[in-house]
Amino acid sequence: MVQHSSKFVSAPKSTESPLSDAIFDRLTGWSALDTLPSLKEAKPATVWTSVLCVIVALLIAEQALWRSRKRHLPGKQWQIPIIGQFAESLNPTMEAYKRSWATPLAAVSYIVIGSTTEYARKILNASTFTEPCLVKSAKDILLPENWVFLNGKVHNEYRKSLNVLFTPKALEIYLRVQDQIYRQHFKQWLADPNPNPQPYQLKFRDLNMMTSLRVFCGSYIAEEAAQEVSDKYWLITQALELVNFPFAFPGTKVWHACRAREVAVKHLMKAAADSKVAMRKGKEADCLLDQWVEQQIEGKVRDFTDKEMALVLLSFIFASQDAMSSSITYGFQLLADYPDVLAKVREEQTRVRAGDFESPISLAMVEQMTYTNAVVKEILRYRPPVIMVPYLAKKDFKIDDNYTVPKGTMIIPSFWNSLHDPEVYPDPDEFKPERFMPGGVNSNGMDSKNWLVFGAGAHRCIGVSYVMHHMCGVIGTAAGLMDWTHEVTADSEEVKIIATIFPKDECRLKFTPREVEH
Ligand code: HEM
Repeated sequence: MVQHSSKFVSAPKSTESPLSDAIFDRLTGWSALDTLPSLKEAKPATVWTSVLCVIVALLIAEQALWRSRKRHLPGKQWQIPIIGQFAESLNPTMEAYKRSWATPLAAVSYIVIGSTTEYARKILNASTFTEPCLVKSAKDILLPENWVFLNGKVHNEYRKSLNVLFTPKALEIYLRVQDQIYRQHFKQWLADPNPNPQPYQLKFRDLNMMTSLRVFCGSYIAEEAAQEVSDKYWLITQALELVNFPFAFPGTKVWHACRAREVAVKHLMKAAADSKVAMRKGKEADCLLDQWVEQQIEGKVRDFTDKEMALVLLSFIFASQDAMSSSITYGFQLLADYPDVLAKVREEQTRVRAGDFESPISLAMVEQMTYTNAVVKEILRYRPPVIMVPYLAKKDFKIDDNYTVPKGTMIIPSFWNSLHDPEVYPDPDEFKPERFMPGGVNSNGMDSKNWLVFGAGAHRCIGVSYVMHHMCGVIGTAAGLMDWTHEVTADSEEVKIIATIFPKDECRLKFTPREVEH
């Protein structure tokens, strides 16, 4: 969600929290001035002096309020006024984040950050006290009625009815679609006449976007419409950045994103309506919409309107796009940098597919790809796409004996330390897929407490199996069909944070057809 962003829920809900609302009202001074009718008759100079005094008083009150909330937690005593909550996010760096993860519980820019597995799990699992929170613009863009804004019992109920979209039968259908799409993209990469490595991050984004659209909508969405949704979706990603003007005034990023959403929802609703017609005529399900309609026709889930279905698809794209792009980018980079790992992936792929890389893969094959699965897990551990997910304390939340997170405070579980804990993952900064192989240190799910790549609790990622299949399929098939070289630059190991994480140089690769030895 994270995105995204930082995932799916990618950012502080600054102006929505009671704390921020109160501060915002008071800092803008409207409510304060309304309560001072005598100011209306005063001379301009007196008015300005009074206004200034009110502002200074409110700024001091803001700092004092924060210090009383922060109590003994490590972190700066003074914050940048008003925009403090966003200040650290203007130019986020891994170094700054790592500093904030150095203590188990810290206070940074009006936000409380929990950096150990214990605190992260507590935050994610305390659904009575905490809930995911989004940037203010998210409701404008994804629409307030979107299920991603649900919490508690009603969220659980809604989510249960979506589980039918990720059954083994459904995942098998998706795998066939995924296979077709990534092969088309491989052909385009191989056809690039430029002999030099090029940045591939955005090309990986295209691959993921097209795969999602075809898996979700099959052929109900025309080629041009799919391209339009993919292009426009970029406007949505930009408007959900951490720091953005939050109101949808014409010309702003949020306004453009709302227009983009209108286009996307129009196409997605039409796809849902077309699927209903086709499935009622007895068509065989070949995409997620069909699978969903089939379950509705059979009475296994309630009927969903075209708009509800479109908004669920929108939420899936929103929740997955950046994270999938991050993991595929690091997947290709790491396999190029670790040729011994790539060689083992190839060996396994050749065995599982009996040397036939032209035929599509099946679920049974993916299940036999023990080493490729271990590689995918290690990619996700070593470079977790979602490093943290913002939550909000909806009540006073006693996180341990010494600290209660006050109601209205943003509280962020961060995952990096859990996934790089040397006690659980020896040599955590080394890329070692073998740790997840049978007999390896992390086989048998011994690390399951620390495995927070997909979050935990009621909002844990719904797309986990789909992600694992997609990554095994893309990486495994690419390994069989192509060679690729990685131009290592000074920035390849530097991490750029655009909600999720990417190599700073955008992963410069050159693909060539694989010379297979017979
Ligand atoms: C590498 C890829 C992905 C990663 C790392 C990832 C990670 C996450 C994380 C960390 C969360 C928040 C969990 C929490 O709050 O405990 C989340 C939520 C979610 N993800 Fe994913 N995700 C990925 C791909 C996907 C895909 C492909 C889909 C859809 C098909 C998806 C759909 C969702 C949804 C709908 C939620 C919100 C669930 C809820 O609120 O009940 N994600 N994901």
